[in-house]
Amino acid sequence: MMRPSAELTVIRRKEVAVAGISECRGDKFPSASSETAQQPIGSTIVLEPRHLRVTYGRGSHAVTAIADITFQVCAGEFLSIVGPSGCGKTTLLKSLSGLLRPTSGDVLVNGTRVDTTSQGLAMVFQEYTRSLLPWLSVRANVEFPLRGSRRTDSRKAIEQRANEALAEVGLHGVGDKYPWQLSGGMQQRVAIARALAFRPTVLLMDEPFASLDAQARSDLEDLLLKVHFETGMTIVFVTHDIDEAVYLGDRVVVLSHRPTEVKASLDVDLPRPRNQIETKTLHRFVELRTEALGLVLAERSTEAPD
Ligand SMILES: Nc1ncnc2c1ncn2[C@@H]1O[C@H](COP(=O)(O)OP(=O)(O)OP(=O)(O)O)[C@@H](O)[C@H]1O
Repeated sequence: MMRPSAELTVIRRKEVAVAGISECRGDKFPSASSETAQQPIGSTIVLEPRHLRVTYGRGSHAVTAIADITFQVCAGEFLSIVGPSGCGKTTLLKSLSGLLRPTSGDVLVNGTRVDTTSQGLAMVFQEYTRSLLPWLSVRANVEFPLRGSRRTDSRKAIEQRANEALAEVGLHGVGDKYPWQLSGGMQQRVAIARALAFRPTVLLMDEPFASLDAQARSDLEDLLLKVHFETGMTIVFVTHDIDEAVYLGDRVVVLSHRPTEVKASLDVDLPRPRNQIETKTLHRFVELRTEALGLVLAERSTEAPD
């Protein structure tokens, strides 16, 4: 793990990011102490949608989900994305992952154009029951994408990677069980372990905790913060929950109504490590969630009719 730094600086990128020209400048956010400082956000751009546009269907049935989206995600950044219902959040993530080919525009990962699904990106979906294979053990589910990829790791190395990923999400010792023998929260942990084992450049998450009860949800939010801290992984996290977006993120991108574009980008200058009670009662947390909520509600009220 990288040594924490005592240098603490906050650089607001709101103005440039809204214009779609965000910069990665190795920003560091304040921490409670130098011993618990988060890893700095790197100066490298790892993910960059450029003038992304997505239209479903043709002619009179055409639905434009994404109008024109450009932003940049820096190495190690935790980027939350919020927006009104149906604005195009899932469409955006599918385009970023390579699952969906945009109508126009590009997605760059480490400067290279994405045109397949296997370029260092892993995705975790809301519906864990549909993404895990019920006839495979938990460990085999985690190993599945590693075996399917063109990687040359030995069987033993793959098994070790799966066991490490399961331990990382607090599921040590359940590898031989089947997904249906676990609670919903544990099944979503398996889905996260599967993504972590792949060691993606960017982890894309589409409302991963939306189907869970409140307790499991807050446990998994904290688990994700721990994984982000320990691995320094870049995470793009879509959610309907504004509090969750602010609590987890280094930055919150607010999308407009459909056809969507970037409405605002808010830097979350809250100290880390974060805590469900202490962080959420900070004056700054309340300010940020109020600002983000106001932006989303304003978009709902100006929504264009179909
Ligand atoms: N396969 C498809 N064919 C046609 N239209 C689609 C398709 N998928 C999504 N859409 C439309 O594109 C728009 C954006 O959908 P999308 O699911 O990306 O929004 P969302 O913000 O993720 O929604 P939610 O808030 O409900 O999660 C919606 O109007 C939706 O009906």
